[in-house]
Amino acid sequence: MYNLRDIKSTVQQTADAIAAALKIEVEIADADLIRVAGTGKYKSRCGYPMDDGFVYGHVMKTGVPVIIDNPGFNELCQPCPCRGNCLEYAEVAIPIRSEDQIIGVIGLVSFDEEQTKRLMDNKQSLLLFLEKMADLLVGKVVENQQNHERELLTNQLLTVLNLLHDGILLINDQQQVTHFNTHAGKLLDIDAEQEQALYQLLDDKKLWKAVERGETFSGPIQGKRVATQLYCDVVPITNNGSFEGAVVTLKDIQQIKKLVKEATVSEIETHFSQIIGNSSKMNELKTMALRVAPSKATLLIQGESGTGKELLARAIHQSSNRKGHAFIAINCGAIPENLLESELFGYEEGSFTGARRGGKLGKFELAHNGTIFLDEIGDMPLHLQVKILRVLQERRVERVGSNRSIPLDVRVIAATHRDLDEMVKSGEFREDLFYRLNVIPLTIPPLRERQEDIPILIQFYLDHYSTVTDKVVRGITPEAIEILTHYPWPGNVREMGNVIEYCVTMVVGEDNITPDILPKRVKTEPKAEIEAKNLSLNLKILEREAIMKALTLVDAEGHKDDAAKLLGISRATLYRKIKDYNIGENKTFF
Ligand SMILES: Nc1ncnc2c1ncn2[C@@H]1O[C@H](COP(=O)(O)OP(=O)(O)OP(=O)(O)O)[C@@H](O)[C@H]1O
Repeated sequence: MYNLRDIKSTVQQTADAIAAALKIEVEIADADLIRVAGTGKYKSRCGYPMDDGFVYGHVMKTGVPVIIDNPGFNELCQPCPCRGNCLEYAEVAIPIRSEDQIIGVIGLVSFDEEQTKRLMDNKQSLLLFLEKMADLLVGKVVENQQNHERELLTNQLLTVLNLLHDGILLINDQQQVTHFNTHAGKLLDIDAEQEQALYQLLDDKKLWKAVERGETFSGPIQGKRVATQLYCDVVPITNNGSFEGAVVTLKDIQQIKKLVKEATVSEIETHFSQIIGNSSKMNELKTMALRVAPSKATLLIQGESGTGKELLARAIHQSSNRKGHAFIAINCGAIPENLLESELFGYEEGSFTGARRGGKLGKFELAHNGTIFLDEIGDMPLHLQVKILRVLQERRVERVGSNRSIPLDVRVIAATHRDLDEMVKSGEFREDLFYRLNVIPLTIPPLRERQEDIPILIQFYLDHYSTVTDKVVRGITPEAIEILTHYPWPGNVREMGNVIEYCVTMVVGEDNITPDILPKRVKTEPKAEIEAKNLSLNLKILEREAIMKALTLVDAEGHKDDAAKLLGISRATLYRKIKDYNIGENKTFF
């Protein structure tokens, strides 16, 4: 609703102009019958409600002009408390109308015979004149409101611009910067007092040309006053086909790189040098892993819990050309079955009750261009194994609740501590997926099978926890190392880390770690475990002998299928075991 009070001084000027032209007093009221402007007797009574505004009230209500030539006797004067004492001789009042709203009244009032004559003799032309004056006021009040709205919008837009993390420059058709936000000010060191031309701030001819021609532009550029590498986008602004300026967006390239890295790359960067161990088995494994790292091949890492499967997967990712992209790890065994599917593949908005607005990206999509590490793949339910297989075959993913398939470039590294070969036989794991995953198998031997790595791992963790806890530990005695070397380490390297952390915490002063400081379980390995260990050693010997026997029986290269059948294991397992047991290919075994 327009309000005449907002343009009070214009209303007063209009009243003065009418009064001067007609030599009749004027008063102008707003929609609340507050006198906004007045001349003569009324000049001092502006800003107050009109107590005697019965005629104006009527005009406001009906929207019809009123002419009163007999004040006090007209029926509109009946309720007026001043009736009988009215000083006015005659009155003309017309509504001020803006479209379908009446926003006020203009009144002409005569206080003597002469004024009354002028008023009554020219009634019709005066009414016409007042209508024009009313239109003028409406135009002014509308313009005032529009200015106010424009100002508000400008303030809102400037506030939004200043909240943005990009630098924004608004350029006119003369290549002058008409506005810039706070961030652009910082990036370009703009002098707010001085008018700036674009070429004074940014050093790139192609950019200037694009702005001049009203073309789009995107690319890296250099700021002129600050040595910041910027990424710039230009969007031209046209009006009815003619170029009126441009919006230039600026991003700090260093900042973009940082954000991309933060958003996509895990902060843990692992290199092969961080995989501690010099045993022949570990060296062999690392050589193999380094060789396959640059390829696109799917990998399956097998090994007991805590042997460093994830560490190896991260090192492989870091040594591949995917290293600038995401490494996304998901533990398939740790996520409830009903959530695992949407975690892996994402979902569309509204695909199930409780689905987030806007849907959700799955881990596969997050790993685009990078690596996905499917830990504990052996715990993957069968129905999801089918979906994983499809992703591996088609290199596309479909979100839950969508039939749009999204192309993907993801390297898959799966890991498990379970015997997938056995699981395939028992029907718990799909054979086709097993073969897909097992293209290049990598097996991390348990710690007890590479005892020569134990002392260096002990030293590694001693250094690590001394630094972390800020404690000086002199060393570890040979007796303590001996005990740790013969402990079977069911939790492997992870467990060793915990044991050394415990020892560093327990050691008093700057002393050595001695056997008495070691945790009890390490010193008193239960008999059963020792027996089990020996039994497993014996079983391994038996297994090696059985494999050699089977190979001798079939006794020809290329007939390993027959040997595998004889042994009741898959061909893949046979190959792995031949490698594990270091069985020569062309030897006669007996
Ligand atoms: N060779 C190694 N050198 C240094 N640290 C290692 C080594 N192997 C494992 N670790 C450390 O041991 C811990 C367990 O490693 P990781 O999580 O990679 O094992 P995992 O085999 O994936 O375990 P799980 O099967 O339980 O998921 C980590 O802190 C890792 O840094």
